[in-house]
Amino acid sequence: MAGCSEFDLIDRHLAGLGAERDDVLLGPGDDAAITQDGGRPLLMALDTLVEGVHFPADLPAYWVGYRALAVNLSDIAAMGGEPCWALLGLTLPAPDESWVAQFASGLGRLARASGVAVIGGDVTRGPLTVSLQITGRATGAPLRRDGAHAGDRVWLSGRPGEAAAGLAVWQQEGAREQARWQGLRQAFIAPRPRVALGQALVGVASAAIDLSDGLAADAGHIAARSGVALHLDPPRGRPSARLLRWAGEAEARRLQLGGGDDYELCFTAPREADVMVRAAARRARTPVRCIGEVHEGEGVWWGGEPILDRAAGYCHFVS
Ligand SMILES: Nc1ncnc2c1ncn2[C@@H]1O[C@H](COP(=O)(O)OP(=O)(O)O)[C@@H](O)[C@H]1O
Ligand SMILES: Cc1ncc(C[n+]2csc(CCOP(=O)(O)OP(=O)(O)O)c2C)c(N)n1
Ligand SMILES: [Mg+2]
Repeated sequence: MAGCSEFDLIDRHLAGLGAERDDVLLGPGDDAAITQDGGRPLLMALDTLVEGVHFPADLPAYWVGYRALAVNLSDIAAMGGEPCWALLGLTLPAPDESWVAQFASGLGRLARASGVAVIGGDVTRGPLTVSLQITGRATGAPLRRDGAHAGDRVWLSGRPGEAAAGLAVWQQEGAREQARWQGLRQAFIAPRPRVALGQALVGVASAAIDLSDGLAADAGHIAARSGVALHLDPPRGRPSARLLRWAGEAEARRLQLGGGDDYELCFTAPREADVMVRAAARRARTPVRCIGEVHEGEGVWWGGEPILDRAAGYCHFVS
């Protein structure tokens, strides 16, 4: 099975391990699992950051800490939840106290701002790796990947593609260019998880996902889980002006569809909910735009053409 993706490994060997419990409302396959023990359902997710894989080795510790929480908040956002508690697993090559202090400062600041208590974890020696488990509360019926219907519209927050460009700026450009493309760089370093938008969309959106691997691949998860096709419209999904300036038309499209690291929300909602979607976005002070429609069928379509190349999205074990 050399060359299989992380999704193959999960589907074939890891999903559904252990006891069957009737307090598990949703297991593997969505942005977070849903469990219930009286009260409101709980949302649980875990994401790991590995140095050199998820962030460049020269990223300041402050931003490593910030990102470790931000990417997990994004999963709770995609379910429309309220983030509450986190457990932190930290693997360090050496006990570098000033690095850990900076890391803690970045993580702690975002945790306070988002109302999350870090209630435990684990510290070990090894290659620099940060694993964070987050638990949130549902604020209503959680947004899931499997609720899109033919006839719904497809919506997108923010400016996907900018973060992948920002990583390239960080890695390739000299000091002058770094300053010139500061906005793109910031999109990678400090993603803004869309927690307020997710919550505002509860009861409005029919399905949602956060974008970590790239718009094409992640929209593909909504399509697959909902049993529908997502038809995206290139003019409405136009990349931002600064991304177009930095990358040019073709590369901007590639970054937008397959760059990853965006931590924006892609969601669907019935046509009749247009006004409510716009009101939710205003309440959450988050820019959103309609970029397409849900049809019967399968897969993600771009300007009438199917996006067949799943490798367009980030995949850990496919180069
Ligand atoms: N080791 C594992 N065991 C069980 N389920 C897993 C494992 N790793 C990932 N999953 C599940 O597979 C789904 C896809 O994972 P992933 O692509 O990491 O999602 P996300 O982009 O939301 O972080 C998620 O529902 C996740 O919980
Ligand atoms: C140094 C470096 N190289 C490449 C990338 C690009 N990258 C790495 S992982 C990833 C996808 C998101 O990570 P994953 O572990 O798949 O997150 P999940 O989908 O589980 O939320 C991307 C776009 C990066 N962030 N940093
Ligand atoms: Mg994950």
